[in-house]
Amino acid sequence: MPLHPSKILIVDDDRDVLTTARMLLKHHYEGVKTSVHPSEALALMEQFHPDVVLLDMNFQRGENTGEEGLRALTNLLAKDPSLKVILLTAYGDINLAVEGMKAGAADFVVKPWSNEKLLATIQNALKLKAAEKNAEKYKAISTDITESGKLLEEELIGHSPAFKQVLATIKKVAPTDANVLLLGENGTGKDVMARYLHSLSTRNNQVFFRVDTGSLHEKLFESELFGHVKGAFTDAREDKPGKFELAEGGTLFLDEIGNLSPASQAKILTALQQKTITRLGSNKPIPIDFRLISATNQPLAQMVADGEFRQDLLFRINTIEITLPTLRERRDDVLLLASHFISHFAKKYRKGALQLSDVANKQLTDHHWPGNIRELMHTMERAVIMAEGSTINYFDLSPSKTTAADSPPETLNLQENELKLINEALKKHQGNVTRAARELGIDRLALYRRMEKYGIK
Ligand SMILES: Nc1ncnc2c1ncn2[C@@H]1O[C@H](COP(=O)(O)OP(=O)(O)OP(=O)(O)O)[C@@H](O)[C@H]1O
Repeated sequence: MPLHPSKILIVDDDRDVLTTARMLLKHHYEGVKTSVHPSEALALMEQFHPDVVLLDMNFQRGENTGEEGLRALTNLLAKDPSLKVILLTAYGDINLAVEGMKAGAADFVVKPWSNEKLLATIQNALKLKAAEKNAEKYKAISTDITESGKLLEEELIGHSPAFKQVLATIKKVAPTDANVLLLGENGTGKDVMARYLHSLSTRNNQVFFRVDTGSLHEKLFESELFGHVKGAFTDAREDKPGKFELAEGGTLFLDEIGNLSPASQAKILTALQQKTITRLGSNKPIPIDFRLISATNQPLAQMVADGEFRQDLLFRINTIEITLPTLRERRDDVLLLASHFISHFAKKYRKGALQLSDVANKQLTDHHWPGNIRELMHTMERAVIMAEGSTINYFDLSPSKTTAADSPPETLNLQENELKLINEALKKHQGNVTRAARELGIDRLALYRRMEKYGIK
């Protein structure tokens, strides 16, 4: 079999890891080099020009915060922003991996890895690099594309019946390729569950591609999702594949689907019905093949009743509908999750073992948790940082304070203030009408009407 014309650099202080990885990779890739330290790896970048770096997260004996790995990641990417870095993380350190992904890593693999998984991850990273090269400045992808099969059940914390029921449903539907809609309040774990579903599916060796539909700018929507050809519009200097094409063969996760404008809903529906997309400026239909998972915190059925969401689109995406329980509906899991986050953050912030006092325990189980698991996680992070002894005595569970000034507006003219607020909201959300409307406390149609009234395009 001819070797793939790519170069891989492996950076790890464990020479056994380096030898094992090199032995495997040299049968697949044209260039493979190893390095025992990030500074040496940085120097190697100049002569070797790797396409992918496999990077360990800890380089000093006994060190497990991942700080060195994160620093190395930043330095490597500063040298070559097109580089794909795959983090090598310890089992159970999913939060560190997520932090790394946020800092620009393309993906991560958990040690000890299976050869098949490592090769699939490198292949995905190379595909991503090729797609980016093809489609200059196509940055957002790298944080949304992830290795397959990495979310293990042990990493999902919870033993309450409501949570176990969700896991059971996911296990049942994962291998079927049916379209799945995940519903649930903010922070209930929809993103995590979508990844878990993908990891149990028959497509788990292919990409998992997340698209935050709510954050797509209305004007760029089509080009982002369906791609464009050179010359399709003024800035289209190169052909660019859309996100639907990049999810080919794998799973496409459409997050925040309840935030789509009516026009965007129609475009997505057509693509899903026809199982093809056409890049902007082209008339050549391209077939698409992916498993679709969608998610929203909005009441889609109600939105259909109110004429805000298309019923035909809902029927297309919700073959199986799974509602994730709120944290208040799984109170049994609060302390379990709390102690999971405490150990994670104690490790991160180098604190010793920490315990919860009885008062703190009671506070946690009594709290309403409107922000669900995410709120609990942030609360634990704050508590660990602030803890002085070995006991966490009390939580500050007050909602975060806003800093809005109490000063009166410059004018009391209602229309002038309305226009100002609309412009501010649109600016804050980069023209995304759905989000701006939500911030203003009105529905999208009401905002469209006002924009028309004030001549805002
Ligand atoms: N069962 C779980 N065990 C451990 N951590 C979890 C679990 N479920 C969710 N989390 C953590 O809680 C946080 C919020 O989860 P996630 O982002 O999946 O929620 P979401 O429902 O997609 O939120 P949003 O609607 O705001 O996008 C994440 O940091 C995630 O890692």
